[in-house]
Amino acid sequence: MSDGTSFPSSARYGKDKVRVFRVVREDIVKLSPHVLIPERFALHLGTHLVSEYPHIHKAFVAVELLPWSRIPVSGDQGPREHPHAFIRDGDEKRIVKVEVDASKGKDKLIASVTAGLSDLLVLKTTESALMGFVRDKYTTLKEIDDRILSTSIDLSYKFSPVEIPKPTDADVEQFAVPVEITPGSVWDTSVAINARKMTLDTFASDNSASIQATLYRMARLIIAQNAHVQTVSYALPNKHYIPVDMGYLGVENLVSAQAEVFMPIAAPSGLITATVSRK
Ligand SMILES: O=c1[nH]c(=O)c2[nH]c(=O)[nH]c2[nH]1
Repeated sequence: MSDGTSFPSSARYGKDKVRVFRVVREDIVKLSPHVLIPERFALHLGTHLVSEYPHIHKAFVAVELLPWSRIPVSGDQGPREHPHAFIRDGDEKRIVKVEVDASKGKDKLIASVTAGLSDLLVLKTTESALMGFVRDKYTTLKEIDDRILSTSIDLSYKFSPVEIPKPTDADVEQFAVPVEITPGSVWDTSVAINARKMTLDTFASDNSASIQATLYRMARLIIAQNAHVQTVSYALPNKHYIPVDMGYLGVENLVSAQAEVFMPIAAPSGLITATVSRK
């Protein structure tokens, strides 16, 4: 994509330039010039549906963008990206959900857009702790000053509602993107890139007091840097890595500063979720 992520980038068709979509309305994929920008594509499709059909007053569109990139191969002139072979590296997805609301009139379209990402798996080997939490008579959890921190990040941010101009052409296919793009608005394609970057930067560089504390820092940054983002939500499962007891070998591996061998465990694990809203 033009936004710097590694998605198939061609705007033209051809054997080397195929786009793979699973959609309800195939025709709009070929017709929309906005197909590679999920927020705009979803707004275009929703706007068309409420404008075309008198009995439809709200359209809900959900788009997932999957990170396929070209396979790097060697060629006569050195390494190159293969023109028509792709690799999908990881489960991360870009997520967009749009509601186009025509219930106040077909010429008063209001859209709500929520965007974000899911299944972004991360891990850091130190600079993560969980100390000084509230204890009661049922608490068995031990304090830990140094641990592996791993999670699969789900992030969504909701923009303030936007007015969408009514299409004026006979086929109601027209969809106008504003000429001036307001920074931090739903039209600004850098919001998604920066939200991902701020999330990863903060995960890596924060000396984490808890998942909750790191989550709050990430969310605050996204709100602070995008004037039209109203709320930011994260869901962060705590993917535990437990030091293995190697005492039977005479090897100390349970003291956090010396632990080097860990076992990933699938359950039980906490799910830390929060929504941070602009005042
Ligand atoms: O950062 C954490 N927050 C928690 O709420 C929690 N609960 C838990 O068992 N481990 C952790 N870690």
